[in-house]
Amino acid sequence: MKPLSENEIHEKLKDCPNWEYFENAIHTTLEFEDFKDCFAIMTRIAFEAEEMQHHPDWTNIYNRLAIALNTHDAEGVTEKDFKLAKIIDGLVG
Ligand SMILES: C[C@H](O)[C@H](O)[C@H]1CNC2=NC(N)=NC(=O)C2=N1
Repeated sequence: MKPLSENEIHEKLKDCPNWEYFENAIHTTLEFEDFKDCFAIMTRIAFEAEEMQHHPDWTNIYNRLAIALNTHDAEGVTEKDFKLAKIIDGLVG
């Protein structure tokens, strides 16, 4: 899959207010009530990611989750990353 250009990424980000682009990936940081709520969302994201065969890079510290999406195979951000970002936004609500 072809990586999107920086211009294309910035256009698409207009539709994803919780996400920003840096270091060759789109990023979001989420905060939950506690670890259990955070891990529950991580589990739901994991099932969607597995379904898509497209997996987030993420870091969880207690109730916080930092997610970076990029497409390793394409060495950049692709449509797949935006598709997963939308799914994550839908799960978080
Ligand atoms: C074979 C398998 O589909 C690939 O290795 C997938 C797995 N998950 C992936 N996830 C991400 N984020 N980027 C990839 O290029 C990627 N490739």
